Amino acid sequence: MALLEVKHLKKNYTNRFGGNQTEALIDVNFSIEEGEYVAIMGESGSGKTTLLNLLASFDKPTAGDIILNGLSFRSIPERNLAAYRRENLGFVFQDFNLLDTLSLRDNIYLPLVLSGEKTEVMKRRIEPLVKLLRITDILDKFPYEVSGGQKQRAAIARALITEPKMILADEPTGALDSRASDQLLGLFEKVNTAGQTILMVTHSTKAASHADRVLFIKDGAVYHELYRGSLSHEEMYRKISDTLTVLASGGKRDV
Ligand SMILES: Nc1ncnc2c1ncn2[C@@H]1O[C@H](COP(=O)(O)OP(=O)(O)OP(=O)(O)O)[C@@H](O)[C@H]1O
Repeated sequence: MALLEVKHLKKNYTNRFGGNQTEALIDVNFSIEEGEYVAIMGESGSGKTTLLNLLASFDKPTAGDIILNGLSFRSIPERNLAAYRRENLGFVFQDFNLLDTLSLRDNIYLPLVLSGEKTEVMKRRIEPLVKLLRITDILDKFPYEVSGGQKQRAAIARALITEPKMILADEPTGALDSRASDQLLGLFEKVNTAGQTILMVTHSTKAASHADRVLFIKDGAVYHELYRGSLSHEEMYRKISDTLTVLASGGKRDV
């Protein structure tokens, strides 16, 4: 059974007077197996953020269904959605989304505090994570006292500490310089190799070249997908660039 199934997903936005519909997603279908590392690419306005917001259950689809870990989002009562999201998904955003009034340690603990976890569990979970992410020595600092790369690593620790079924990452390298981006991509690979499923939306060909599979969205649907197979990062990079060129020139499906 796939970990995530997206079936005939459709999202229309209407303006506040009920007219002028934008068809952001028309018919999106794909599934993700446990342990996969998938990147989603597409031109600006192709519907990537819309898709991510639906997967995160921040917004509701116009039609279609999302099934995570065997459970349809439709079947989860509104009041249980936040808890379901916290238990199953970890989020990594471009702008880190850390709270400036909390130390990195407390930022990382936050989702467990919200779900009422015991202090011993929090302490036990944070240790190996911050060691892996190399932020053990700066846990008492505040977000404004550390670098962008360190903030992003703390955000990854916060996403992983709940032991989520899936990480949803929105442009995770977007605010990082190239060295910090490389480090983040190395870390994503490491946690993925350890079994963590990752779904990452990105504009960066380099970031996408690290994934096992890349889905390309165009005109509100999945237009094409590329599998890494045994390709190196460089070979995958070239294939993605070629696909993006065809996409930008309005080329045909299944390049
Ligand atoms: N809240 C909204 N109300 C109306 N239209 C919207 C809304 N959010 C997005 N759209 C429209 O839906 C389409 C898809 O937007 P979306 O933000 O999902 O694209 P994207 O691929 O994430 O773009 P980018 O790469 O620039 O972030 C666009 O035409 C956009 O203008």
